Amino acid sequence: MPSIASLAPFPDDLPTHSLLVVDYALVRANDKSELDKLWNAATQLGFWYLKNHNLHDEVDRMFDVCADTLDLPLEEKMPFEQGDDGDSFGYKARGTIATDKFGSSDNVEFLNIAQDDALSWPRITHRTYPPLVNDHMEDTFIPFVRKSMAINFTFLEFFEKRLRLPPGELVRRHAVDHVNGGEARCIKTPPKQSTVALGAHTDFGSLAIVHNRLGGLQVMPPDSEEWLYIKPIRGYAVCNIGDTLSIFSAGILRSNVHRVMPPPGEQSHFTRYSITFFTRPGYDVVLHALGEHSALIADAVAQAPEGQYETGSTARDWVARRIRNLRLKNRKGVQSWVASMGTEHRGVR
Ligand SMILES: O=C(O)CCC(=O)C(=O)O
Ligand SMILES: [Fe+2]
Repeated sequence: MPSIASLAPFPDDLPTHSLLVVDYALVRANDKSELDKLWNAATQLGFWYLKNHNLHDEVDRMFDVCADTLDLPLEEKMPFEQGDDGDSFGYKARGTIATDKFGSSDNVEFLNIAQDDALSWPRITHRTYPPLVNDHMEDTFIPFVRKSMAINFTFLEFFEKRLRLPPGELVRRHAVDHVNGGEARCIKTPPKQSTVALGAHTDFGSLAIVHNRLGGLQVMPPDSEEWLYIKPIRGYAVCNIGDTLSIFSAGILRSNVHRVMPPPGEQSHFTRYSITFFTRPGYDVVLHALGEHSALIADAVAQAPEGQYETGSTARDWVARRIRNLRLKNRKGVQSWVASMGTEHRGVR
């Protein structure tokens, strides 16, 4: 993989969206104005830059091991393909999922390593992975997963307080001793592409921490039709809220739509790798707004259309159904795209 220094810079003439910069060290220190900033970011756009996250070594190792693994010949990766049944963990081959309602195919391959499999290693909780992943479970995946989890649990504890939920009410829905959908993801986009890499989506789970060296990630801000790049900044991660946190909080925490385009300008000559960590609820957690535990959330429910935050689904079924509907092999027209967005129970945004 080329060194970071040899990559082309992000073009300076493109429309970007500035994000609030949250300092993780200040969040840990309970700094009031930093926590206010985090709350504003999480409720307004649902995206923020995170600095001082202290994940640099772990992320560098992830970039190296993930590039080596995704650069393997296809026949060495295909035995680990996630398939069409809605499984998230394992390898996702290029061109297997839709990027829009017309069924255009994606441009990326990725590898999802379950948080549960990293934590129970060498015992398998969900599935097996390519030998190269196994070889680096201890020096790369486990430290990355553990440190990323610590960050997301700090956020969950804070959101729990600000949402005026009883202590533990949000955290226990993501408890590590329950089988859950949390995962580390490495994405690879080949150079010189012109079509959408990963289509417009909101994240299925609760929280994501994304690490990028090349551009491509874009958000569509609320009340806008325009896609804006999120410029990668060296040493900064990009954090965002996903659908399950939005549902638990009756939309107070915002799960914003985003997509991945091929890297822009001179950066398009390079292969794009990105590393993400997703925190998702326990498989058996029923997804609904926690209005019975918080007057703040109950108020938000009262203002929303009837049933908007009642999915009637467990986290396991919710994620599986959305992934199944994304897979091109399962596609049954536009309704598959709508179902993959997770919005069919509350109307498409
Ligand atoms: O690669 C990126 O920058 C973001 C990926 C993403 O949005 C996702 O995997 O859900
Ligand atoms: Fe995403």
